[in-house]
Amino acid sequence: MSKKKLQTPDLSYLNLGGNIAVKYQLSPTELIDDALLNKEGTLAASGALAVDTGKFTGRSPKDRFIVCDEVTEDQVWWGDVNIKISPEKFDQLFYKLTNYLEDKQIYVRDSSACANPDYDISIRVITETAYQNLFAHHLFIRPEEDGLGSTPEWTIIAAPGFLADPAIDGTRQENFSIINFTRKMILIGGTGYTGEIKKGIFSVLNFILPVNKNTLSMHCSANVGKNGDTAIFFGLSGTGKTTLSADPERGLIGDDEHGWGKDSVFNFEGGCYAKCVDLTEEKEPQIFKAIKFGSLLENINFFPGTKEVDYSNISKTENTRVAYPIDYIDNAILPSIAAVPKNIFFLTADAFGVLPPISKLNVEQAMFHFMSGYTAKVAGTETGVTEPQLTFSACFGKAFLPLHPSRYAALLGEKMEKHQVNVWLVNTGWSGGAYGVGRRMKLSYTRAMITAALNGDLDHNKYKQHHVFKLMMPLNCPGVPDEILDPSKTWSNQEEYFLKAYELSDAFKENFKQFELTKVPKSRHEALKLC
Ligand SMILES: Nc1ncnc2c1ncn2[C@@H]1O[C@H](COP(=O)(O)OP(=O)(O)OP(=O)(O)O)[C@@H](O)[C@H]1O
Ligand SMILES: O=C([O-])CC(=O)C(=O)O
Ligand SMILES: [Mn+2]
Repeated sequence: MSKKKLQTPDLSYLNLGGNIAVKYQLSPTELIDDALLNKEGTLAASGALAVDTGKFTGRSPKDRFIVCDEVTEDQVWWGDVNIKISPEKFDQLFYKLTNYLEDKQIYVRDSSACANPDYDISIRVITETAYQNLFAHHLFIRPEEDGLGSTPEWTIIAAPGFLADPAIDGTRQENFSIINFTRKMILIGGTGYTGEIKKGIFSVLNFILPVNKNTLSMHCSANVGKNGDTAIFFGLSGTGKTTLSADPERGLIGDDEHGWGKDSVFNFEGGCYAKCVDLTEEKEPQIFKAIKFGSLLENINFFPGTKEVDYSNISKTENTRVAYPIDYIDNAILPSIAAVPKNIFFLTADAFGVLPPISKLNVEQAMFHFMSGYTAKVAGTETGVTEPQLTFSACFGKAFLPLHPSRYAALLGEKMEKHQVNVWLVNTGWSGGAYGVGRRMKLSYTRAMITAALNGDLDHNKYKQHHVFKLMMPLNCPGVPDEILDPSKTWSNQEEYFLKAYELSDAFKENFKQFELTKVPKSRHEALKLC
């Protein structure tokens, strides 16, 4: 079938000038050809396009701004996560950025977000490079050809080569990512890291869905069993959302960003963005097989003299990544919608090595852990983080939340009340000692624990309560040695274990003080205080 040439849409609303060369809605193959021609990257032996994203190989949360105006002023939780910038500075940067692009070639792509049509928003992604446009093709939802070209709700412009002048433009440094809810635009400059593009729209949805639709947006992955039972996996970067949601026994809904509507869980995205560090076919077969012609590898290294990727080489960054459309995973569900969840997993990569590998939470504990959002930030995804750091990131995604965390926590609380949901805390981090002494939990054990929880194998199990965290730990679990289920048993020195456990527990309590409990029913306050 010959492909008809799509007409370039009207871009006059962007004032890009008459000299701009527009490449509209190129196919992945065309984008890959262009990327090679532009010397943006090379093809790996697997056929995937491998690029370097430049100075930035992770997001830069300190350079993420929201325009403060009448739409946002009273709604947004301003501070060091949501940094204010004025509409005037935005307009000035927009003018400079469009001038910068004026005599260049740009890639324009129309797409959308939200697999559930009740929430769908149209998005135009304009990029300076072909590989960024390939990323947009993979990560956003790919539209039918008819209906293409009309002016979208949201426009993203991403130009790695454009640098802001902090003294004049009101940015912190040359790179920036700015969201304007009134003009419905995201401007990204000075960085070629593609994560900024997806997390820009995620931040937008984290505002629109709760505010306009009373719908919970979530930094989580989701999959569904053969009986239609949905599981969602919350967790910060690197805790295992992508890895654990790719399960040959379950259909994949999505790996990172979802909404929980009235009667469904739905993916915001059309693809996955997986970490590649130490990837092997044996440990992560589905992800490994998704790396083929079409996929976009970022910041990897080849074995010398070859085009074979050395996934253990992280000399450019720990945060090596691959982006691919969701249907590169065999059992992906399209459109990516499922029933409301039966099981919720909170994933944490505990670098203290003191949290149990799996424990079952009551409603108060679930709210406590959701609001706490504990993990050790693993190196790479954010610039400047080079080894695991104790992190509390509310709702497991504070960096992407324009509203106060209590808004999301209240929505989750309501949903947990309404639907019978099992909530589990899973430590995908360290065991047998803290970071540096212990080891990362074996992936095969974590998978076995999750499978057991999903299959109901932990329902009639005996549990014991953790002395410090009060979490209920199963005494046994198919496929997992009993002795690792109680983390204290994996440490050679009990005193050291409990000292560390109390240290973490104190950090939890200290962090939780920031939350006023106004949005939480009074009946839960006492129980929450005991968490
Ligand atoms: N026990 C374990 N459970 C889960 N992942 C593990 C475990 N041990 C090691 N890992 C590794 O940790 C990483 C988890 O990364 P993953 O891509 O799943 O993160 P993510 O939660 O999807 O993060 P992001 O939001 O940044 O995409 C993978 O590289 C995986 O191989
Ligand atoms: O956004 C990124 O760059 C990758 C990601 O999913 C995260 O950090 O949560
Ligand atoms: Mn993520």
